[in-house]
Amino acid sequence: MLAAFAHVALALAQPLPAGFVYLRDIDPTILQDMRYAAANNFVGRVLAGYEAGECIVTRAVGAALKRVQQDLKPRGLSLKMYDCYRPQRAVDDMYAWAQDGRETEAQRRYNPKMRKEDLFRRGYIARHSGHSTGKAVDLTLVQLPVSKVAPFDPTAAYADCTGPQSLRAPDASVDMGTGYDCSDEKAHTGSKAITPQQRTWRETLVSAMAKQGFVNFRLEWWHFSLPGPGNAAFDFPVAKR
Ligand SMILES: C[C@@H](N)C(=O)N[C@H](C)C(=O)O
Ligand SMILES: [Zn+2]
Repeated sequence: MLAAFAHVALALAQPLPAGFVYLRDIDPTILQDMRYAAANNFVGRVLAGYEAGECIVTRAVGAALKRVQQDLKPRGLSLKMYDCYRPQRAVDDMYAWAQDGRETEAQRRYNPKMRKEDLFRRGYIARHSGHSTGKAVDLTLVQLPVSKVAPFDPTAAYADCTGPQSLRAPDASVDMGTGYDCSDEKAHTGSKAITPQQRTWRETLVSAMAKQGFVNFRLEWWHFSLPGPGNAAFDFPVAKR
């Protein structure tokens, strides 16, 4: 009987395409807070193709992230992933959302000074995203041990993503000067509108990532990609590991 169930479970678990790995299998100490697999994101719901909150990356990206984590650990820091491989259908979902003409207060927390229909044109979201190749990641730093924070409350009136960290949606990460996915000049990695401590955190992240070959995207302090072969976009779902 048990053997029969195991057989069914195995039949349901789809293997990843060649070259892709679950980050948890490469380094289970890297924290994961996969925002597009839940409601705590700029769309306010799970995005198409995210069936599980799992970080999937190319094998090369996974190995490089593991080296970054090993470098950070003696400094009492950990990486925390927000997004990894992103199915093309999720990009299409973001695009449809940006064009739907509706904008709620909660969504404006992520783009307080611009309209969502402008986010693709301004470069904050890509129609052909490096995430869909498995070579781009969104991430931040967390001080260890991880501090306890209240769970995300979709009905709460949090400050917008450029506000003080204590008033923004809870995150348990270091204060980078804005929240994740903040479409605003303050989130540009080189922004002058942040404190010296926030600047130090951004520099710590960028230099730890750069040591392993990652390149930061200048409009978003959290977005990095690893240059290398293989630029095809994939559309397999992010499924349970
Ligand atoms: C949407 C944001 N998290 C992001 O990843 N932006 C870049 C530009 C992308 O969509 O590839
Ligand atoms: Zn990104």
